[in-house]
Amino acid sequence: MTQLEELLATWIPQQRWFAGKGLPVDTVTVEEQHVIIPGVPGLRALVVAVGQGGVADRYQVLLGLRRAGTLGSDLRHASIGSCELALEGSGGTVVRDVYDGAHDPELTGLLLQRLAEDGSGRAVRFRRLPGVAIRRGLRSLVLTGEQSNTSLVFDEEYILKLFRRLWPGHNPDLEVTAALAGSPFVARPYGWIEADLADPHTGDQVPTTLAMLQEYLRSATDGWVLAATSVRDLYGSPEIAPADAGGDFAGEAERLGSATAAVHRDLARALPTDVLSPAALAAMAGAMAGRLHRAVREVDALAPYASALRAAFDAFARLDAPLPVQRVHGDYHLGQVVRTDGGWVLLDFEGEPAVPVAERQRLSSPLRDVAGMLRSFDYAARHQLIGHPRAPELAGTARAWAQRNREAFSVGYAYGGGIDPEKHQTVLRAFEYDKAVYEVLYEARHRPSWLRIPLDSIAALAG
Ligand SMILES: Nc1ncnc2c1ncn2[C@@H]1O[C@H](COP(=O)(O)OP(=O)(O)O)[C@@H](O)[C@H]1O
Ligand SMILES: O=P(O)(O)O[C@H]1O[C@H](CO)[C@@H](O[C@H]2O[C@H](CO)[C@@H](O)[C@H](O)[C@H]2O)[C@H](O)[C@H]1O
Repeated sequence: MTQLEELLATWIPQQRWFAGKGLPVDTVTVEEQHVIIPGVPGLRALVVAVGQGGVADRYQVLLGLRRAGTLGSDLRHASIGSCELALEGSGGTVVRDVYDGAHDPELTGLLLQRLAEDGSGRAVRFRRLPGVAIRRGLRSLVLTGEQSNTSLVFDEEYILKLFRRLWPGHNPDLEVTAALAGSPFVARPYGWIEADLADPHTGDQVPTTLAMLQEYLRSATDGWVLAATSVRDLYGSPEIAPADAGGDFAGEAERLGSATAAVHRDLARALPTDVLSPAALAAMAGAMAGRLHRAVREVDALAPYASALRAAFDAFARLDAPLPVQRVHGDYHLGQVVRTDGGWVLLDFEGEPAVPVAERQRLSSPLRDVAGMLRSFDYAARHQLIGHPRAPELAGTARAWAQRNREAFSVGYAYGGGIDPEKHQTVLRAFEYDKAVYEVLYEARHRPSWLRIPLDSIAALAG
């Protein structure tokens, strides 16, 4: 490994966006090192392959470079280290301080400028959507939070999402958001940054999204934060029924259901749709069972519920009604929706970030998203019970809050023109189980102290 790769081997696994937590890192290889903007050698887009257990995943690192010893205190928190590098034109090696360039507003300002110009470098291309103008000269701040990627907010006007885990091809977030441009339920897209990435199977160079620029919704409050506030309010006075509590969320849940149905309708209009044949249905159920099998291998605590989960997938495989499918959100939960002064807006159409893009682009039932959001109400109700001194006493209140909001969301979804979730229990149950299995793996890898949440839900669902 080069000195830079050695540094990255320590730094990458500590990042929130690193998907391979829990497994040792065997190899780190810088596959590509693009100078993003010709004439600006101190900003590079690295494609770094991280090998774990014989499989390599690729990540994007936006690398800032400074002369050794010149990284200011304002960027110390973003430091990756100091190393020898062979820089083009230097005729040998030089020592540089290297850091996470996403934290350097001088560098990220250049990205915004190039997006505004719709420019093409040699390897990295900047694209602006037709008919939009982008303001330059804004300063960025990195959003903090539980994110799979890294988002930069430019003076509360734009948000630039740097995709961290890279798969060859255009990111579904860009593809879907662009298809829904003009909808009041999505943040307006402005442009994107792309470069070619080799497809590991075919060797072909495929245009791949590195980042996406969108309107920043200033008045937005995260759905998860709103729901959590409602739950906290109720747990403060558990003798009150959720419907009578001051912070009741059911009205919002119902409106969210209707907004979700509207987005599903627009997605079905803008992008392909289909109806699944019995064979395709069985294949989808088989994929669910396969995910369960892999999750049980990694998380023992899931094993006691495996047969109940499999039975739900088998019932789904035997559905005797045709299943309409279309593009969906794919990783739908309360953290993916924001309440603005104009209503609910849906974000992050990337799908499950750990799944290959081709799989995420597959058509599915919109009930998959409904199931995702229903799971999220369960999460919102249960997560404040972790470590709560009165957890056993509050369990019934948690169930009542989740049930009330699940019902309200489903009513809103049907009222907003979506298929009535109440009338499709077999499909809904299979998708809820599948999502909960995904969450078991997600929590085991990223937030082990939250693993109880999906496990307890599975125990209750399967009970
Ligand atoms: N357009 C936007 N306007 C305002 N806030 C946003 C916008 N896009 C994202 N956010 C905030 O950033 C958080 C993370 O964004 P998201 O797209 O879900 O990133 P990731 O793919 O990394 O999970 C969201 O939960 C939301 O709070
Ligand atoms: O938003 P991301 O695309 O990064 O999604 C991933 O992280 C989510 C956690 O932030 C995770 O969602 C799970 O936790 C949420 C609470 O934090 C909860 O509302 C969701 O229902 C639950 O699935 C998501 O699964 C993962 O893909």
